[in-house]
Amino acid sequence: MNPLHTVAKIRAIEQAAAASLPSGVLMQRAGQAAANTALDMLPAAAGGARVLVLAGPGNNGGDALEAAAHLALAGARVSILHYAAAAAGSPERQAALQRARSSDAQFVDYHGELLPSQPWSLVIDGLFGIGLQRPLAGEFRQLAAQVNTLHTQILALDVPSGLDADTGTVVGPHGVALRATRTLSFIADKPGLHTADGRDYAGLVDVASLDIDCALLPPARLHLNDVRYFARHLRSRRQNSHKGSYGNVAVVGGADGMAGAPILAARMALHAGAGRVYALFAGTALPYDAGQPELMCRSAAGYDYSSATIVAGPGLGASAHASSLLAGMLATDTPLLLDADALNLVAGDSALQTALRTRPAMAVLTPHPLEAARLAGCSIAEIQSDRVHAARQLAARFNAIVVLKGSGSVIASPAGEAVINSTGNAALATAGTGDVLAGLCGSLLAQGWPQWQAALAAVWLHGMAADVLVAEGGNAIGLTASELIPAIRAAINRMAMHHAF
Ligand SMILES: NC(=O)C1=CN([C@@H]2O[C@H](COP(=O)(O)OP(=O)(O)OC[C@H]3O[C@@H](n4cnc5c(N)ncnc54)[C@H](OP(=O)(O)O)[C@@H]3O)[C@@H](O)[C@H]2O)[C@H](O)CC1
Ligand SMILES: [K+]
Repeated sequence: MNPLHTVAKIRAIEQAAAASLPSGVLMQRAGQAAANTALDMLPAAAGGARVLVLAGPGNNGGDALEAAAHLALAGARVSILHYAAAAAGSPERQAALQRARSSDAQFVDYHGELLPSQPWSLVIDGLFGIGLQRPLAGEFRQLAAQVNTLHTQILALDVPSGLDADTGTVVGPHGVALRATRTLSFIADKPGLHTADGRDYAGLVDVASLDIDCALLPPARLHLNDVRYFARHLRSRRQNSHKGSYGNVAVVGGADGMAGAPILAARMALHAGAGRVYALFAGTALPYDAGQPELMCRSAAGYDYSSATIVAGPGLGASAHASSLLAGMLATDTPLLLDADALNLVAGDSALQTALRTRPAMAVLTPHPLEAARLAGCSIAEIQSDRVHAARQLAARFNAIVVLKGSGSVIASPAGEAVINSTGNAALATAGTGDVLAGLCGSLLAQGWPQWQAALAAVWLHGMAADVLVAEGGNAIGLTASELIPAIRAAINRMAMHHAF
């Protein structure tokens, strides 16, 4: 459905496709697709629209040259900043250059005043694509930084120049990348456009297949998250049912001074449809939750952990008592999600790691990058340098489903399947949203969802609710985790309306 392919895979596909086509056809198709997208971005009448085309030394630049010729033909006023290819460049690029030279497009030279001097309607970034080998430097760096200051639309061809197409990191150190409004990626979508810095630099991503035969596309082990991967697990409610039909969730956390975290997770579990929800406290248990009296507040000690789906970690703390509680939970075979302090306890205790790895019922882990770094025994920078790889490594190491949170959360299975989430926004960067995600996923597990689909759905719904709240309420700043809870319930019911049976 939404495959994501690495640069290596794209190269192989491109090579196989080019072998069965006349020289240059793929680049001409890419140029045409780019011109069509550019025209979508321009005011209705392209005539008079000022378009600046940045054509780099490789075939990404070739795509840009092809697009420039088409846009000039469509009546746009096209200026081309051309960076000549080393030697003569590929034959297809030479032909593209010839077509651009024969068009009404004007070739211009770069100077500091070029960009601010014109009211550009659109800048097309054809500097570098999947061939970027090192950080942008010299004039390329200066140009990228200057383009980023323009208040105009930027269409990146294939990949925003300066961004690593596999990992979504800006190629550095201290690298610069073009911040695109839209990216038109060729042949297939790429993971780096959707995780790490990718979402900030790629903008809205479209894919032009270049009419390559699907048979040439290998099966993908990496996908972009989609409702279709999990919606079939949503069940409409039978009248003849009772709260026991929808499972029990036990949220275990709440060391003294951290009672809010389990309450957020427990409230979310209830609003996501679990039949009964317990908030279990490692510290002094609240007598009840005045804001949600439906929750049953208890001490975590002495609870029968085999009787509920466990969400362990929110505010659990790092005490020996917490560690002993966790060991008891790991010893059960009930559905289990580990978040926050539960992950930190595992990271620091080899016995807990063994118990997790050998547990018959696969757990779900929901680390943010720092918790992932602790579990992996590496730095945050290493985790973030290749998030898909990091998530897969942790999933294999702990034989668990791993949700590596962040921009473009990555969900990975021990077998190496991975999904990058496609919803959510920076409003989620606030206290308690991780507790809400943990409670949401735990609630789906309690209602019988398999671990993989529960993780995909929870991450997708969590992000979708934030997208709706920001789109409708505009509060990208100051959104609170508590506001997410009813919005996620609404997203679940919208999804159920369309997909449940
Ligand atoms: N081949 C086809 O039919 C199609 C290709 N597509 C487009 O092609 C690019 C990939 O093209 P490629 O030439 O492999 O790579 P790039 O255009 O991205 O650029 C690589 C060239 O730039 C040099 N380079 C790399 N990094 C830097 C840098 N930081 N600063 C300066 N120069 C850099 C590199 O040469 P070096 O030897 O210096 O490394 C290359 O010359 C792909 O992204 C598509 O846009 C389409 O898919 C259509 C069909
Ligand atoms: K580009």
